[in-house]
Amino acid sequence: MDKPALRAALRARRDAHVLGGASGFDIGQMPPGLRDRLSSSRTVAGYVAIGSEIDPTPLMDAAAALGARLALPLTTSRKDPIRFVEWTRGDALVAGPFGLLQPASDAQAVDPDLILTPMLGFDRALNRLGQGAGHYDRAFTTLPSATRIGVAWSVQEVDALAADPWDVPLHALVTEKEWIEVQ
Ligand SMILES: Nc1nc2c(c(=O)[nH]1)N(C=O)[C@@H](CNc1ccc(C(=O)N[C@@H](CCC(=O)O)C(=O)O)cc1)CN2
Ligand SMILES: Nc1ncnc2c1ncn2[C@@H]1O[C@H](COP(=O)(O)OP(=O)(O)OP(=O)(O)O)[C@@H](O)[C@H]1O
Repeated sequence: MDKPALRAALRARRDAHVLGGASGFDIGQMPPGLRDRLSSSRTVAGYVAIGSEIDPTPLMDAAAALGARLALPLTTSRKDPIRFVEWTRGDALVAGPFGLLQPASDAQAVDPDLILTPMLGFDRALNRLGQGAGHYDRAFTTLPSATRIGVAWSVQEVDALAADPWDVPLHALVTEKEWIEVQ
């Protein structure tokens, strides 16, 4: 299957999972590896879920409770890179492109040291499939020392994703059911 067809299939699978009443992150069951990563980070970037994406709010709240400053991505267009800005729970969000909600464009820029990365698909080798704009691949190249943690529903798993030369692998990923980390 080519990438566009795979994206469509994975969006459909995710929609069905949510319509079926899936429950999201249970922070009472935080994987120790994730807790360690969050507690050693000064600035943790999350995202505001759109459509049937899994909501990372419990992870972001946990990061803030562990002392991290929070950040969110700011998107302007498919071709322009995303940038990260500071955000505190309760700060206003405004409508952006692709149906996104995001901080205002004059928010303070920050370099996250951990990036919770939304994924459409993943495999157990920690390859990731995103929206296809290359936004996160480009951000990872710009912020090479940031820890890259993928976030998705368990049903977004595929057997194997063919990695393109520009794909930057994750350090770990988390679903509502599982934490998978490089050994
Ligand atoms: N919640 C969230 N925020 C995010 C991303 C994301 O995947 N999810 N991004 C990830 O890079 C960046 C925004 N980039 C995006 C690039 C393309 C599309 C896009 O093509 N959207 C489809 C429908 C998406 C869907 O239903 O899942 C569209 O508009 O047709 C969306 C976001 C930064 N913020
Ligand atoms: N570091 C980079 N610099 C410039 N362009 C890049 C970079 N990384 C990826 N791209 C471009 O982004 C486009 C989309 O890549 P790809 O299909 O792998 O996105 P994706 O896996 O959906 O990931 P993402 O979540 O990053 O969008 C490709 O055309 C690629 O050339």
